Amino acid sequence: MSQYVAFTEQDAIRYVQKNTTLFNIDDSLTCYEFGDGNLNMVFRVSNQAGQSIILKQALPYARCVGESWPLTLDRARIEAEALLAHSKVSPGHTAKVIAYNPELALMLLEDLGHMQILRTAQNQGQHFPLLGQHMAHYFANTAFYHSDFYLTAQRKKALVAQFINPELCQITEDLFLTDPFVGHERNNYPAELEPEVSKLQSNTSLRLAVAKLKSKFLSCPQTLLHGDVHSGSIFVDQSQTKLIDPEFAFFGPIGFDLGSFIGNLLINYCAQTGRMSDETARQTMQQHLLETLNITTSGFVQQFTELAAQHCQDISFADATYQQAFLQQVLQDAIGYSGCELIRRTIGLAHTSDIDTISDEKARLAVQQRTLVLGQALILNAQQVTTSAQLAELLHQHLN
Ligand SMILES: Nc1ncnc2c1ncn2[C@@H]1O[C@H](COP(=O)(O)OP(=O)(O)O)[C@@H](O)[C@H]1O
Ligand SMILES: CSC[C@H]1O[C@H](OP(=O)(O)O)[C@H](O)[C@@H]1O
Repeated sequence: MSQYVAFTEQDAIRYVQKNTTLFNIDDSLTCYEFGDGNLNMVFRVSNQAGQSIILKQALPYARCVGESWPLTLDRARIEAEALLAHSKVSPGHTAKVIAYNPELALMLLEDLGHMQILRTAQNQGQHFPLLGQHMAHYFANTAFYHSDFYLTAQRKKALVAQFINPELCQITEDLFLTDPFVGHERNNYPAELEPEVSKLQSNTSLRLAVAKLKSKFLSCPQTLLHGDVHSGSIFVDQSQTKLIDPEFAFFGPIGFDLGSFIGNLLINYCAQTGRMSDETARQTMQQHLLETLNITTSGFVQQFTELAAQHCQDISFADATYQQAFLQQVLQDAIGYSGCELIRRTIGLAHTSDIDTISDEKARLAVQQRTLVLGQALILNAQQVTTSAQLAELLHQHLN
């Protein structure tokens, strides 16, 4: 990485001028940095005609903390290569990578500024009727085509090696699967939540279930995951859904991505109670979120089942009964991980604006209490669920 230098806006302009054909030589280019994520720099370079391109660059540390939290630059290569791999099997559902440069830890991406970040849109109460269908396609295809059902053992191991991502995985192992359940100084929650947090952390059944989920995250390379499917990593409009930001990609348990997404839908569901004062609009939004969740989960199971029936390459995994049992376990894992996402976004280091921007303190606290109860119920009951209809029933019991 000797060539690496953290870019200024002028560097970004020079790089784009030299390395793309998007702009004419005499175009006057402008640039601004507008990254709002936890880790990286994101520049938008535009010409006077309004054409633009995104340059995303990793810093040698986590942006949200600073130089005291060093972080591998290799995450930029992983992110670009995961976007490319996923775009091959779920075309149209990832941001297009125009170029990437591992030495400079940067990539050039299509500008999706005409779309909206899902979290922002959901916080405003917007509906996206095709979201569930698109996410189901993305989850089923990215999971199936990078799994042992499809890849030869040799090819799969080569890909596992290509996507070894220990530093970013450790962030998830710590922030998602450890700190909230055992206590850590990085955790971040209001003092009023202390009774709920200490009850949660002393629940041995919960800790056991989370230990199993963490063990699976550490040691179950089932497929090439995005690794961080939260609603800040999804661009949407009424006709399209595109994922960004898979810098946490690695080979892990299939249920992790689906579970992260389900968790984010449920965070928004709970948050709407503190956000929307119009009860009819709130109920309509919450119903839409549950429909999206159902369409995603049932669509994922159905499409993975069809892919496995038609394209399974390994005779040992060709049996439909085996495939059904495998998918049941994936669904149970997803439910467990969704519960962890609800809990870690409430009391862990990294929160979400769905909850944190609720201005009324009492309403915010009530939402936080609800996400903690729901998260625990999902983790503790995951093993009882065998179909997406049963997941809908479990949610019905705990949300009403
Ligand atoms: N391809 C893109 N087009 C338009 N905006 C983008 C694009 N990629 C990222 N962004 C903007 O940059 C922000 C941060 O990007 P993200 O990839 O989430 O960064 P980080 O890795 O730091 O979390 C996004 O919330 C979005 O506003
Ligand atoms: C210190 S990283 C915290 C948190 O941030 C990541 O998300 P993003 O890069 O999209 O902001 C990831 O969810 C990590 O757990």
